[in-house]
Amino acid sequence: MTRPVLISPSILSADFARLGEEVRAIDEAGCDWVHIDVMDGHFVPNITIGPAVVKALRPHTKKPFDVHLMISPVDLYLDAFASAGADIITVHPEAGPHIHRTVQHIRSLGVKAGVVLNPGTPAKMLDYLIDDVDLILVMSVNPGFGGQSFIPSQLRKIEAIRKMIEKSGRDIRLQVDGGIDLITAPQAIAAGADVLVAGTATFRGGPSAYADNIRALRGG
Ligand SMILES: O=C(CO)[C@@H](O)[C@H](O)COP(=O)(O)O
Ligand SMILES: [Fe+2]
Repeated sequence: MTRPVLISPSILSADFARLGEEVRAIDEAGCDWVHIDVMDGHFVPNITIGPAVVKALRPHTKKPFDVHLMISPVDLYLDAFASAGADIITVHPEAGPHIHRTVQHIRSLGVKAGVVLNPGTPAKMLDYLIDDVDLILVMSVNPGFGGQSFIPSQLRKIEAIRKMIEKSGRDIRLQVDGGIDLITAPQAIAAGADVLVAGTATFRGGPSAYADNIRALRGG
């Protein structure tokens, strides 16, 4: 199934002193979703933002909030992020004891559920989850920071997961996150990704460049 590729800028690369304006700017520049990286300094070696900030950003756009949780234990915070306005909540299986229960919990909140595979995690992990998720995220860097280099081996994983999605017959988005730029975006799309997360490549050049950056990531 070929679908338009969606662009989900990671606001980790935005100006944190002007986050509301930055979210409005990427909305006006034509982004599809807004990717919000939540980090706790424990699951990953960086600390970013929590539900209060997600709630404060909610009035700035109607575009879906794609919330990538890099926190452990994750289950305690699902309700707070759903109430704050998340449309999609994506979780790492390593961040809690029962990933299937976590995914069920997210969906019970009326929010779409995503599962993330770290670079070292094999696609096979999805065998007993694929029927219960709305999105699969392939990390093409190790989680924790923006501005890292794309790990090429993840293209094979994207190809394998694309086949699994097609076999499942389900409507599942395949997202890639980390080191996406004008070289790696077409590679990820060719491998089967249909949602690109891009922080550095969206926000470089400041607000006047966002529309061109997003257009270029889509392939012009
Ligand atoms: O989840 C993460 C990092 O853990 C990402 O969403 C990054 O924030 C993407 O940044 P770039 O690699 O596009 O700069
Ligand atoms: Fe992310």
